[in-house]
This record gives sequence, C-alpha cells and structure tokens, in this order.
Amino acid sequence: MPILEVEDLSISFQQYTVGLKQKNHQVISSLNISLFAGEILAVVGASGSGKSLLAHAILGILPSNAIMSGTMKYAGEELTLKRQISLRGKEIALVPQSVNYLDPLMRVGKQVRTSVNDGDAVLAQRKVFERYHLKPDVENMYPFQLSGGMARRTLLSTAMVSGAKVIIADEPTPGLDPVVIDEALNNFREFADNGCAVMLITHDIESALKIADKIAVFYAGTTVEVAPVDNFTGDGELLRHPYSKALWRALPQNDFIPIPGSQPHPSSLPPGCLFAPRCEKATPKCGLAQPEMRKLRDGMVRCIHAT
Ligand SMILES: Nc1ncnc2c1ncn2[C@@H]1O[C@H](COP(=O)(O)OP(=O)(O)OP(=O)(O)O)[C@@H](O)[C@H]1O
Ligand code: NI
Repeated sequence: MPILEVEDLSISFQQYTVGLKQKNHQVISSLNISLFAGEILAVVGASGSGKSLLAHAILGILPSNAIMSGTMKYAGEELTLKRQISLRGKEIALVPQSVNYLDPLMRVGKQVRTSVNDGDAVLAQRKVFERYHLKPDVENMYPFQLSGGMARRTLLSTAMVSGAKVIIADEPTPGLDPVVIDEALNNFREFADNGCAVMLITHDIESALKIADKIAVFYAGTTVEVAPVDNFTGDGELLRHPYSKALWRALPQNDFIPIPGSQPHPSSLPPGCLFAPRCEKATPKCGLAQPEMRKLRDGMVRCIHAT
C-alpha cells in the first residue's frame, strides 16, 4: 500500500477577465500519483506544470480561490483537511520552494526548534545546523539576515528535524553550493532508506537521477509518465512517453535539442492529449480524449501510442 496516494486530482482557478467575465484555468487535470515508504519519487517537468500546486494540495495549503476535486490518502485513510492540519509538520513535512515561508519575525534557531516534535529541540537544531554548515551564531539571526543559501538550508533543517515520515521537497537545492546539494540529497536517500518517503520536486533531472527510485514526468498539470530511474539512459529508448524522451534528449549531456513549441497555458488547454500539438506521433485520435494513465512494462504512461 502506498503511504501517500493522489487519485484523479484536478485543480482550477476562476480568473476574471475584461468585463468581469470568468474564465476557468485548469492547472491540474486528473492527476494520479503514489508514493511508497522507502522510496524517493522525483517529480520533474517544466515551469508551470503544476508541481508546487500538487505539493500544496497534499499539505492542504492551496490558495482559497483554488477549486479542487479528487481524493488523497495517507497511510490508507482519506486525507481530509482536518487530517492535513494535524499531520502537517509532524508526519508530512514540506520543504517549500520559496524562502518566504520563513517567519520574518522569529529567530531562525527558534523556528527550527518549534518543528522538533520529539526529544531535545535545542540539541536537534544545533546538530542539524552543523550538518548543513550553518555556524552557531546563525541560530540567533532573523531571516532577513540570511543569504539565500542559508535560508534554504534553514528550510531543509526544519523538515529534517521534524521526524516526519514523508518529506515533500519542492525545489530544495537552488542556490546551494554543490557540497551542500550532495549532502541534502544524501540525507533524503538516508531518510528513505530508513523506511520514510520523499517526493523530490526538481528541475535538476541529473540530481534526481542520482538518488531517486522513480521519476514522475509532469506536463501541463498532469503526469505523462512514471518510470524507474534506470530507464533514463541511452537515447531514452526505455522511456514510454514522447515528452519524457524529448525532455531526456534535451539535456546538455545528451543531444541538447530543445522540443519545438511550448507547454499550453492553463486557460487554453487543447482537447484530448495535452502534448499532442507538439508530438511527432500524434494522430487525429489523440485529439479526442485525454489518454488514461496506464501500466506499461514496469512504469506508467499516458499515451495511446506508447509501446
Ligand atoms: N493562486 C493562483 N491563481 C491562479 N493560477 C495559479 C495560482 N497559483 C499557481 N497558478 C498557476 O498554476 C500553474 C502551475 O503552477 P505551479 O506553481 O504548480 O507550477 P510549478 O510546476 O511548480 O512551476 P515552477 O517549476 O516554476 O515552480 C501555473 O500556470 C501557475 O500560473
Ligand atoms: Ni513550483
């Protein structure tokens, strides 16, 4: 049984346009994703593909104007708003994408200590600061006194001391030096190896490949593929979805060929398969309905042509 399960999640926003007309922006469409204990699932995809919104939906911190449908389960039980509030920061911890999540009026040492749920909070905070090379005097600083990298290490510390069983890390490493990135990634690996689970949202496919077990590829608000990490090899011949293959080939160490076209805007999603307008394999049938996510070999794909 997955520790965390998202089924048929859709999220939209009502936007007002000229003349107070309302327009629906579909930002997540029938998304399914499962996270298992002991596993790191990396979530990759272009900017605006809905990665952070997925994280916020799981934590129950979507903006109030978001319209959400679908179900989420944690440890087999439905993740209601009440459960989200009681589990947040205790069983499920978020490393947020923005350093603005730090409380500007609280010393950072204290912020990290309030996240400790078990044992000596001061000791836990000092140990984790040492691990992330934050000097002892940093605990008395306020967020505005920190560099971007220090603020990010504080956010990582907050999740790491929480004792959570699931960490959702939303772009946890930009701006960090390579040594700290490796340490943070190794910590995630250790954390998963101890029976916990990590959802690592990242643009950095290379780092994800080093530590993740599976990679979920996002496109325009949904998963197009979930593949074991070792499928990302060669020319991408083991990958299932044309977008995953294209993303893989576009990496600098591969062919470095960008994919023509761009991801559709949430206000104007194409009918049927969301990738069809950019896909070499598209046939008229692709425009009829969004393909279901289906099992293919040891992964999942949302494409009628994938073999
Ligand atoms: N409060 C909001 N109101 C309207 N649209 C929103 C809101 N928050 C996010 N969106 C839209 O939802 C889409 C998904 O955003 P999200 O932040 O999840 O993307 P992302 O994959 O995390 O991108 P990035 O890699 O840049 O962090 C984007 O098109 C964004 O503009
Ligand atoms: Ni994001």
